[in-house]
Amino acid sequence: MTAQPQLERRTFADKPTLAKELAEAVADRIRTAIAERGVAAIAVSGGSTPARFFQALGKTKDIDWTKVIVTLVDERWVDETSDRSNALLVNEKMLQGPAAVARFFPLYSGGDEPGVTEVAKTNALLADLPEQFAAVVLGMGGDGHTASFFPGGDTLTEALTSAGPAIAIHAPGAGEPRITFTLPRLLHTDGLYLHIEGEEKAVVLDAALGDGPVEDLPIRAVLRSGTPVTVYWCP
Ligand SMILES: O=C1O[C@H](COP(=O)(O)O)[C@@H](O)[C@H](O)[C@H]1O
Repeated sequence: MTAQPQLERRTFADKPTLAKELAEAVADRIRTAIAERGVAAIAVSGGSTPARFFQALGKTKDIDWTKVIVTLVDERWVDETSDRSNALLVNEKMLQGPAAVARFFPLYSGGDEPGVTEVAKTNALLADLPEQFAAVVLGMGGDGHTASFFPGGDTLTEALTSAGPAIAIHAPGAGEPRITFTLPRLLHTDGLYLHIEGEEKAVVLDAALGDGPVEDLPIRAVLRSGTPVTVYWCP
């Protein structure tokens, strides 16, 4: 059954303000999870949008970063020397200063292809994550993909429905082979955020809120999941 979107849209004047506010919201989730469960795991997106948010969050001092685990919602199957690596972005922009002592769980586990052995290796590491994320911060591409749930993805249905935690996916618009957390695994979170910037992405989000198949705009799977999502947007 398709659930009604439970969306809160927060609009900010500019990118620095959005980054600061989103960092404060995620920092609150981290502090609460540590207080309640002794540990906080967050999953964040890569791509071109989150750098400012990462810098703002990583500078936050009133968090016990030794109790924080950071992972990615998805990864391009490249090692950390590649400027396409989402892990590189997190390490360079977030895991500096106060946040340098946080633990990082990478999704890339070596080689050119996320085959059965490689994905099993990643999933063995991810088994050590707490069951519940404190926060999951999604992004969205202009084609309506989120995490690595791409239109035309060869394992898209499984990615949107299986327990995971992570699976390989290949898609025409993805560039490299990918690995992604599955949607059911990402929805085990205290807070779910969608961080998008620019008019073009606002138009895609509005289209995704309309009728149509999930396969055309996979972000619809998130919007129709029944899980509350807070959208952080600025022009
Ligand atoms: O490839 C990816 O793209 C999306 C969107 O990235 P952006 O550059 O348009 O901000 C991102 O959310 C995802 O994590 C990443 O792997």
